[in-house]
Amino acid sequence: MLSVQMLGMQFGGLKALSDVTMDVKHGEFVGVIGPNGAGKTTFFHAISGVHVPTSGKVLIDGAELQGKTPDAFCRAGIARTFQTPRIFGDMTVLENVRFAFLFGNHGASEELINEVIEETHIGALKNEIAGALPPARQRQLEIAMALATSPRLLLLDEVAAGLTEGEVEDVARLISRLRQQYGLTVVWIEHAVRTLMKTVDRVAVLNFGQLLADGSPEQVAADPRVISAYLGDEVSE
Ligand SMILES: Nc1ncnc2c1ncn2[C@@H]1O[C@H](COP(=O)(O)OP(=O)(O)OP(=O)(O)O)[C@@H](O)[C@H]1O
Repeated sequence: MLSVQMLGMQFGGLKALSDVTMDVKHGEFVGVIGPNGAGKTTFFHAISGVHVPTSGKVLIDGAELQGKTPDAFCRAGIARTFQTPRIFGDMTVLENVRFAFLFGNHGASEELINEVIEETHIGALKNEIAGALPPARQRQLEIAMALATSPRLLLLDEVAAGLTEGEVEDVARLISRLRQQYGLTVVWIEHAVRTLMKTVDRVAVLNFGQLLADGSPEQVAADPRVISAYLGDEVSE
């Protein structure tokens, strides 16, 4: 469904992405890992319309989207979360999800809004002010807001950052269940490598803006280039 071809992103003299080529099939669950500054978030920015890539193509079901605005990516069925949750801190959980439905151009039916809130396990918090929620709940809210746009492809940027080990496992289970339930294709950037590796079908490794490896979690974990560039010193979750 997603085809990224020779994607490049340059910031002045810095090549944040160089010739990244990757295909993601319908229904696949792909993890993206790599050291700090490897270009993971830039990759998401370039495949969700936040950045216009310097070179290369981004296709969804064969349609070229590079250079289009974020709402065009949204209409094509792509939703994403951000490293720092982009929720409206002074609005309630319910109001945030209602807003996300409107952004996705779907009528804000209270039934659907409530379904998404329940499915992301924040039903009991729906009248709470979002900015006052603990980090794990804010992550769940951001996932709910992404789901509210009725995506086919969900891009998750470090939704487990700052969470406890138990919460990281919970969020991984939540994503897996939502993926099944809504028939989603998911690409998940995460530093919590151990959890990610046992959750996804496939892992792509970025290093210095290049795709260093792309394969099953077992293949990637055993790849000497990945071990030396990243996994060797990446033991924390
Ligand atoms: N808007 C920008 N302008 C200039 N340089 C940028 C910009 N965005 C990212 N960079 C640089 O591009 C490189 C890749 O950054 P990016 O945030 O994509 O890495 P990352 O793999 O997501 O890192 P982390 O794991 O720390 O989040 C870094 O050197 C970063 O400083």
